[in-house]
Amino acid sequence: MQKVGVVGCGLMGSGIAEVAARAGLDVVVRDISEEAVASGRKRVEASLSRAVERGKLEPDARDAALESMTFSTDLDILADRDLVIEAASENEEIKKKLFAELDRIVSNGDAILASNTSSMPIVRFAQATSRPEQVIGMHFFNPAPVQPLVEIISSVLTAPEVTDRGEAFARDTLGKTTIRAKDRPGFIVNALLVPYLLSAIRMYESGMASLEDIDTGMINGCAHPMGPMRLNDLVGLDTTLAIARSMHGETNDPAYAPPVLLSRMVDAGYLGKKAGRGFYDDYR
Ligand SMILES: CCCCCCCC(=O)CC(=O)SCCNC(=O)CCNC(=O)[C@H](O)C(C)(C)COP(=O)(O)OP(=O)(O)OC[C@H]1O[C@@H](n2cnc3c(N)ncnc32)[C@H](O)[C@@H]1OP(=O)(O)O
Ligand SMILES: NC(=O)C1=CN([C@@H]2O[C@H](COP(=O)(O)OP(=O)(O)OC[C@H]3O[C@@H](n4cnc5c(N)ncnc54)[C@H](O)[C@@H]3O)[C@@H](O)[C@H]2O)C=CC1
Repeated sequence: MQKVGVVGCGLMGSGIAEVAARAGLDVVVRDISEEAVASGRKRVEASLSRAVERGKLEPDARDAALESMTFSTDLDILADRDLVIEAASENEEIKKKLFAELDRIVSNGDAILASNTSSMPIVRFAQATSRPEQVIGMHFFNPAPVQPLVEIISSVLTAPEVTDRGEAFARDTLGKTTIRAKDRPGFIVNALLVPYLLSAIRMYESGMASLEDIDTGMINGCAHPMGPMRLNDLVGLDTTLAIARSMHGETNDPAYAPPVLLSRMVDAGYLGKKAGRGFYDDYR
């Protein structure tokens, strides 16, 4: 699979596109507005330049990666792809519509259509297409150029050979560590991580501890690279809320219920690091 498409170039789509370009692949990226496309491209350029500054990447390799990427608002640009990874906003209706459109547009019958969803049922995206056996979850972690893991999720409709090809691609072509997960809310990692991140918000909301003390506690007590409140900001609070709503909606498990404070933060436009302000206000 040499021709890769990425749908959405927010935090995750831009990171996934960067990973694919650095692996020497031909990458096209589609988002819905010129503004989103421009900021996705800027994010990739900044990340590649930082890698050059840190001596992790040769300037020639940065230039080659940038040259192998095309950014566009045109969905038809994905027509000739061997693999499309959907990384649009965590919204089931948007994703289902995209899968129906990708099914219509992508001409290669062997192409894999993958979703980077954090929490939503892969089978629903598969059912939006006429080729449900070609649809898998390919779940990267934030920041995608840094985190080694990709969860490979097959739905009850996925052909085993497609799961194998998707896993081989993530492992051998992209150099990621892969694990296989069932098509269940949150797969493996988020089924464990989401209750923890939401508990931290509840702890802060209840006044039991300050933001800083919650984060300092988990960094220094458990050797986490960052505390849960910073991590919520890194993920994006709109995405965090959408994940919680999706997982709680499907399971009714109170561990996944979104705290009221989280909804209020999103209503206020405090979406985390990407918006310049979330639980913390020191991002600008
Ligand atoms: C309740 C619902 C919510 C559920 C949410 C689920 C969302 C999902 O579906 C799944 C997820 O992704 S969960 C999030 C997983 N990510 C984490 O846990 C991040 C934890 N933090 C870290 O790894 C480091 O603090 C981190 C890498 C971020 C920063 O590390 P440092 O503090 O050491 O900072 P640096 O020294 O600047 O960076 C270390 C190396 O990483 C590179 N880097 C940092 N940010 C980057 C970025 N955004 N893009 C590309 N590269 C980046 C940095 O260049 C440096 O590289 P090296 O010089 O090669 O080491
Ligand atoms: N933020 C995180 O830490 C992680 C997020 N994810 C998942 O990745 C996906 C994307 O999340 P983020 O990049 O964080 O969100 P984001 O909010 O940074 O970016 C989403 C992008 O999707 C675009 N978009 C919306 N509708 C579209 C459409 N019809 N066609 C093309 N682009 C469209 C938006 O314009 C935006 O640029 C979500 O499914 C999320 O759950 C997965 C792993 C980690």
